[in-house]
Amino acid sequence: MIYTVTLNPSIDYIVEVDDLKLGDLNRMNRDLKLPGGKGINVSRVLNQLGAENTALGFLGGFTGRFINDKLQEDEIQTDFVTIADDTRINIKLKHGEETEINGLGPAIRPEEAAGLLNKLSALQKGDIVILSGSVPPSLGADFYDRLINVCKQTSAEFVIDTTGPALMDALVHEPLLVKPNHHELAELFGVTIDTQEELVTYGRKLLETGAKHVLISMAGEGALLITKTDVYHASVPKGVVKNSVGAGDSMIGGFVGTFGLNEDLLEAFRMGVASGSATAFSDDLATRELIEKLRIQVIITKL
Ligand SMILES: Nc1ncnc2c1ncn2[C@@H]1O[C@H](COP(=O)(O)OP(=O)(O)OP(=O)(O)O)[C@@H](O)[C@H]1O
Ligand SMILES: O=P(O)(O)OC[C@@]1(O)O[C@H](CO)[C@@H](O)[C@@H]1O
Repeated sequence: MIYTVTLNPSIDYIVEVDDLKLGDLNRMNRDLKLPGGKGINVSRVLNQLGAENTALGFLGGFTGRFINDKLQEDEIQTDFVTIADDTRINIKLKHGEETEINGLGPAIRPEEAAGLLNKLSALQKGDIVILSGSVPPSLGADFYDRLINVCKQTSAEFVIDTTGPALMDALVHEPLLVKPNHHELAELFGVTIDTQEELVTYGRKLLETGAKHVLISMAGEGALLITKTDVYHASVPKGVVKNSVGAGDSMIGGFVGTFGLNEDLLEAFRMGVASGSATAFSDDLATRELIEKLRIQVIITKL
């Protein structure tokens, strides 16, 4: 079974204005409320692909109920810990460019945190746990460490999609997959990366530290898959970009959902890229129909 963990879910409130005037009254052309948070996005894409999964994490208040209802409507399995505080609302402002304002996240009480750890203690060998997104400050910076320890104790595989020290600390525990984008990879090592060779060099360092597979996404510029033995490049399909929010999560969903079937790495890479692009070309997240259509446009080359 695949599990996603979203410690800090959100309602993504997508607001479109023609011309943003700061310090003035702006009126929306269009708005949309979506269940959000990185792990929840991964679950929604896994669901499109027919990959059985359960979404875990913390949900609370009217915002939490909205998210839960939306996931139920899509028949996504959930097992969230209910918290007393309200789940956050993240603003995604489209005004020619995309400006995001993400909330810090609710207060999580110690007994609520313990509730999630307890749910994860039922994991089994063969399970894959996808840990994605920010950690609400009240949980403490080491909360991913605690979740990873439970994965190790239960012999479940884990994927981690976060940045900075939390990602670096996770590597020694041998995640099945990490997926920094090219900017995050450079930041992680405090360097500037200008060439594909440099991307591969730094991507390999993540493998040497413990990651089993490394995906490096470069938005519209393609993606790299680095394994212990090989490096592959994928082209990305061409299309009109409508929304980049959740493209990275969709890529993880496409990759893990496919890899979980028969461990076919290159097919997982292809589906990961197609899923990321299908989201980039949609108002909401990728649909199975568009993923399948884009899949055949992805060209993978061994470097
Ligand atoms: N402009 C684009 N054209 C085509 N595909 C895209 C584009 N932007 C993103 N994608 C697809 O989505 C994948 C992930 O994109 P990106 O590198 O932006 O990840 P990310 O930075 O983690 O995304 P996010 O915006 O969700 O944080 C890419 O590998 C690609 O398949
Ligand atoms: O604040 P975090 O947890 O880093 O990111 C949260 C978030 O921006 O990530 C998703 C897109 O990847 C959105 O659904 C959500 O609003």
